[in-house]
Amino acid sequence: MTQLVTAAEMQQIDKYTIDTIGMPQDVLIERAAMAVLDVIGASRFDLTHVLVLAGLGNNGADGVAIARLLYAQGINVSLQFVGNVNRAKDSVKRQLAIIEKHGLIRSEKSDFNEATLIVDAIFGVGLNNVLPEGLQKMIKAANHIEKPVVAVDIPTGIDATTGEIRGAALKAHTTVSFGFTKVGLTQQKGSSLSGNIIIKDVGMLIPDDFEFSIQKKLPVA
Ligand SMILES: NC(=O)C1=CN([C@@H]2O[C@H](COP(=O)(O)OP(=O)(O)OC[C@H]3O[C@@H](n4cnc5c(N)ncnc54)[C@H](O)[C@@H]3O)[C@@H](O)[C@H]2O)[C@@H](O)CC1
Ligand SMILES: [K+]
Repeated sequence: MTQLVTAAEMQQIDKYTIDTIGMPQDVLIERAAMAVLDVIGASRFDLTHVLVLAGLGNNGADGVAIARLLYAQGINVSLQFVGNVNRAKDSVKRQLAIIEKHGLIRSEKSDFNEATLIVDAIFGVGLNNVLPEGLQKMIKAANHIEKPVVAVDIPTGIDATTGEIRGAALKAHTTVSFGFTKVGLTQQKGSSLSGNIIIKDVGMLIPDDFEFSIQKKLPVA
């Protein structure tokens, strides 16, 4: 059974695991990336050219780590940032320092037509507003091309608590979500845009007295 969580609850659990338990954030990011690699490896996607779209927060950090792990397996991967990397969280900057040493170069601009698989690591549970207009346009163009998309944690543009679309949302073939099922994957547009939902344990722990706002648990797919 998998527990349903809101975005705020997920953030509290992440914080507890990192700050109180002492699990380094980069370990969680690496485990999240490895979980996505497991799913990609076990699926029948065409890996001729994987395009990883990364944002400036921890979801983007997962994306950079995913790009590195794919690259290390000899897969042709392009990593494209959405937003100005100078404003990225430190977790992203640490991942970028690592990929430079691996020789993986970031792409400035990517052609969706060339990609055989897109990894969506733009926004995760931290989404708290309507997407910027430029990004909405990009997402609509990507949806139009209908390439298979693997969403990291939750499709970009879906509100993790309500399942509503915040301006636009990148339709996924598969969503690999970490630790718990975000409520937004199960309701409103979130349920139809998330594709196959796979929940992967990445080592998060819950405080003993933690009370989930939704008691219902879902069967594992
Ligand atoms: N907390 C952690 O250390 C971990 C987080 N993980 C990943 O990190 C994700 C959450 O990361 P973050 O909390 O950094 O958040 P996101 O990476 O989802 O978003 C990044 C930041 O963008 C900003 N933002 C939100 N909505 C916006 C909008 N509409 N337009 C412009 N900017 C906007 C917010 O400041 C937000 O913190 C999870 O979904 C998961 O993929 C995992 O790597 C496991 C460890
Ligand atoms: K995402």
